[in-house]
Amino acid sequence: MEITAADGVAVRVRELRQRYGEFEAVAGVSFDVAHGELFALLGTNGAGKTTTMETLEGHRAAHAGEVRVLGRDPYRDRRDVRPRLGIMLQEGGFFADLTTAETIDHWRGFVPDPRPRDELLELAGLREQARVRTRQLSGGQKRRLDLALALAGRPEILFLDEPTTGMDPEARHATRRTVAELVRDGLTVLLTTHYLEEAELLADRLAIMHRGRIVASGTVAEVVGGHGDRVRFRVPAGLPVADLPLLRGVAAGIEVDAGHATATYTLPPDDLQAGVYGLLRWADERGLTLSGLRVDSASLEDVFLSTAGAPS
Ligand SMILES: Nc1ncnc2c1ncn2[C@@H]1O[C@H](COP(=O)(O)OP(=O)(O)OP(=O)(O)O)[C@@H](O)[C@H]1O
Repeated sequence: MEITAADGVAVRVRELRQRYGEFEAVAGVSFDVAHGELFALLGTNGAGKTTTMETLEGHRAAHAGEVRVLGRDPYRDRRDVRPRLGIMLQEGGFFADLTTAETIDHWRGFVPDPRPRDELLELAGLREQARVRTRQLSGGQKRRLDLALALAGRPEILFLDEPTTGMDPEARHATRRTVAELVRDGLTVLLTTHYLEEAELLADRLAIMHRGRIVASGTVAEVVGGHGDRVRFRVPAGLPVADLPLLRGVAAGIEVDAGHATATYTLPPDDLQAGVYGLLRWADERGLTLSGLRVDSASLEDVFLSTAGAPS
């Protein structure tokens, strides 16, 4: 029987809770992932990303809430769901004496209708390492072999838990390109990463987790756009900080670096133009020059630091 998600949603998570003893590692998380979408889970260490991914992979039952993967309960129905998933393990235990090609062939023996070995070597960028024993592969190459194995069974959903950690910049770049191509070809991907630029580059949508909860979610543009724009300039010499204006009701934050004070305002979305106009008029009326004046959108890093990275 062909199993399909009824509503075009590949993954549905509603109010998921997971506990380890008394500790609630996931405290009511909800999100959907559409077919063909790359969804990234970001967050601080211990935020609950891996626990969420493992629940979706069918390793553990939800303590509370609902989880659906390809329309099914991934824990109860794991025998039906699991063959349709590709899971890139954090540390695949390879047989040290098998070559890369032999390892792929060995794995292909476990899955029905596997991808051809050469295609997997190509996808993982390991053609030149086909005859190298796995114990001689570098850390980054081992991770790419993990990726090849995850793709062997032509999965409908690929789970990538920090896939590029430990890779050099070139391997990281190549892996991201491979993942982007797979998504372009229709694969659904769930990704966790500590590299914000990786999420910015690859994710159709993302969620930032902190202490078991989602604290921001949406497309990169939505997450960043909702965070406001920043206006910065050097505080003119001799001007008391207390004399700086309020812009659209927002007071300046002051940072001092190498003896220079910089004023930063984070203005609500849609208030930027009026805020900058007010600032320039204020400076003009006083004959002040605003050196180093810069206007930027918030970056994903700004949002991350202010939502998930805030000291407790
Ligand atoms: N088997 C376990 N027993 C007890 N506590 C656990 C267990 N696994 C995870 N935890 C705790 O649950 C919390 C969430 O862990 P999880 O691995 O899901 O976070 P994460 O967001 O993936 O973190 P990281 O970015 O560090 O990989 C952490 O505080 C962790 O210490």
